[in-house]
Amino acid sequence: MRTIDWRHDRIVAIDQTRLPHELVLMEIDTVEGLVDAVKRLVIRGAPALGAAGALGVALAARLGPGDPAMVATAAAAIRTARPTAVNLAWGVDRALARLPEGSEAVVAEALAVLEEDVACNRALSARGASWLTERVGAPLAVQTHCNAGSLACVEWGTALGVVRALHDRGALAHVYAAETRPLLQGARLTVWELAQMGVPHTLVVDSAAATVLARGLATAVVVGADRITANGDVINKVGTYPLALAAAQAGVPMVVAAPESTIDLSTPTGNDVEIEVRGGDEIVRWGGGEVAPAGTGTLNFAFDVTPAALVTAIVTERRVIEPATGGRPDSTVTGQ
Ligand SMILES: CSC[C@H]1O[C@H](OP(=O)(O)O)[C@H](O)[C@@H]1O
Repeated sequence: MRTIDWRHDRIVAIDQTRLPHELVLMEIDTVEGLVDAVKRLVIRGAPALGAAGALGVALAARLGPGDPAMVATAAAAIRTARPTAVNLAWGVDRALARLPEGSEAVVAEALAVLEEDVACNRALSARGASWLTERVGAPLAVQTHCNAGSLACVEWGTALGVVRALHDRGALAHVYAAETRPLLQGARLTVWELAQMGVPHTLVVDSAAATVLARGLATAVVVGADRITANGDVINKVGTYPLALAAAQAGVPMVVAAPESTIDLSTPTGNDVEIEVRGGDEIVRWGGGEVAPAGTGTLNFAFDVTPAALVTAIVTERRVIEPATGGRPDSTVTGQ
């Protein structure tokens, strides 16, 4: 089953807010419904957002054939539903570019985005598994953060795609999954996917991941990305930056698995990226109750910036870039 797909002129997506206890498919047949699904993280994860962006424009083009102004307005609303993951705007722009050819061309481009995502993820997963096996040695124990699995993509996954490839090769011993406060994508989604894959795994609180690395329980960190800037800075779920610091201190490679569509060469550094700040309720409320006194002030960064110097390798479907040793996405230099 794909995380997001196109069926009978509407978008069909797994409602990730219902996992791990309920597997529910949501049918989306309006632009407003898609924007809401992106904002509420029904659909989430950079590659999945890229697919959502492209399919959203296809939906608008089908709803308003011959009304480019309406489609452009819809595209703008989708594009800005979440600011940090570059793939959302990238997917919108991919589909919108075909509008002058008519709605069928827009739908065809959106469907191409979906198929490319699957192919890219399989390719980068194999590349990442080979790089890790050569550099670290098998069997590996991997520390993950958030969810960069098939649920964050159309299918297969990026960071968990690498985990899947290692597992299929018999080169994976264990995965330590950080729960990823406040929305618990690790505890709810990554653990669910690892169980589906039959991968041995252990759930840890975010603040324990550094100890997992310091004690040598994990031999590599593998995460996804929401945006990679021209200099190799990596924007990913909040908590990735401290994990990279802990990995550097422990001498453990910090590996980022992402498709080339997540690399944004138009943005020079991570300081130039808008970091989504979400509502405080996600922090102070959980399980239907308040975990902090009423009126507590919050600062809910959804992402953080990991400087290129802390990134051992960025693995895409085309290449491995090693920013920590001088590799840059915007040059042919890939590192040592
Ligand atoms: C494969 S990209 C997954 C990426 O997206 C997540 O953010 P969110 O759950 O808020 O969409 C997180 O940063 C993951 O690493």
